[in-house]
Amino acid sequence: MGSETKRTVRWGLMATGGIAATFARDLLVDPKTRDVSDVNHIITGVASSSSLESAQRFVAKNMQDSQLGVSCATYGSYKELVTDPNVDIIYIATPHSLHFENCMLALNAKKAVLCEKPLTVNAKQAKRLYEVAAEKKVFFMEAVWTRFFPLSVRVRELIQSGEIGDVNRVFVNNSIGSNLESMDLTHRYLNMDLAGGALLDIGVYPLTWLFQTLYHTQCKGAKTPKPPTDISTLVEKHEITGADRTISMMMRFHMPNNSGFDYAHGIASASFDLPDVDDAGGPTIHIYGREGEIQVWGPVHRAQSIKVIPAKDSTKAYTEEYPIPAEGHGMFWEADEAARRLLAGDLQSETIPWDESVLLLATVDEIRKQAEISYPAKIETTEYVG
Ligand SMILES: NC(=O)C1=CN([C@@H]2O[C@H](COP(=O)(O)OP(=O)(O)OC[C@H]3O[C@@H](n4cnc5c(N)ncnc54)[C@H](OP(=O)(O)O)[C@@H]3O)[C@@H](O)[C@H]2O)C=CC1
Ligand SMILES: O=C1OC[C@@H](O)[C@H](O)[C@H]1O
Repeated sequence: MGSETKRTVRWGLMATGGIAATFARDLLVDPKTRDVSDVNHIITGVASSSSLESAQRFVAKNMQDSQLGVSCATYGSYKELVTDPNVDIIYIATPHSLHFENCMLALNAKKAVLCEKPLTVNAKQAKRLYEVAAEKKVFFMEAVWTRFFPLSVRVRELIQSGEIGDVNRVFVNNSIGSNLESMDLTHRYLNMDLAGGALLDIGVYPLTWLFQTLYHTQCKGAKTPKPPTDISTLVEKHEITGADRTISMMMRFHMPNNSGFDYAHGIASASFDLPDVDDAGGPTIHIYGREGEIQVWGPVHRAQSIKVIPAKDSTKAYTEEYPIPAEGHGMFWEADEAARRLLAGDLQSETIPWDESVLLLATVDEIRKQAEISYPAKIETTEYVG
């Protein structure tokens, strides 16, 4: 990276809620603190659907000190943001139910997009968005930040280099210890009009881990992998709203590039209720190969250490730490990737290609069918009226 010229990407933020604030603060962390010298980020637009004042408050609270004299436009509507010529890429941070229409708004205005997870409520919507991005020739990426952590990159490398041999089973536990009983029923975790529930909110992380260890790594091999099969699901739902609160999923992945058994079992669970597990609590992900195990420690969306245990000699186990620098949250790595791809003129990122996002959502569709999780027709639609 050292010899490339640093180039600046101008971001527009759509929405002013919790994750938009975290993302804004990460964007403005000096890239040098994570050894990045080829890209830089500034925020040139912030839009709130509630009011112009809300966008102004957001800028005052989250950005003022770190913008180094760069001015940021504020808008009281998303429509104004997508036509701002000083914005190169839009980060969409609205509830999941709105991702489809918000992405359509931006893509139709020929703006590049980084959209929060889950990309959409169902696979059909994701597919439609990618068609539009291709038609308009604009960069588009699902903001699955976990995939861009150096820790995730390292785990994928270890699998592909054969460090633990053929992988045949992966367990993932994502639990965030929320007190649902104290929550308002309109909260996005519980509200079916906002596509609430554990599967779409935190279940996509365990699925991301299954896909990045058992599918993505196989895509780099000589033979092409097939989608997971034999999916089965268990679910517990909120007594009043029907949002899923704990969901467990099991599926078979086909491992065409394994040298021995050409299957792997992916077993994943997500729970709003069960307690969060930090590093002291033990591994949250176990990746089992014929010659060893990789354990990932800490919350699965932002884990910071791994332990590799050779099967033949566990005294040779080693750990690696991947702390998040500069007191950041860890969202800057996905922003760096989006910026690089945008500047390179690419339409998608190889780390989370469009077809893999769609496949993951098709898996979610099947899990939802089995768990009988349904949302209002108006948020499942692929119709966009503009
Ligand atoms: N990557 C990660 O770690 C995380 C990702 N997320 C994802 O980000 C998205 C947003 O989550 P989060 O920031 O926690 O949510 P918040 O409720 O905190 O913020 C959502 C924002 O969306 C805007 N909005 C527009 N229409 C609506 C509506 N009808 N109801 C509620 N909000 C609306 C509002 O901003 P305004 O009024 O300014 O338009 C609101 O502040 C979700 O899809 C979630 O999955 C969430 C947390 C962590
Ligand atoms: O993406 C997420 O990760 C952390 C959770 O607390 C949050 O609700 C979710 O949206």
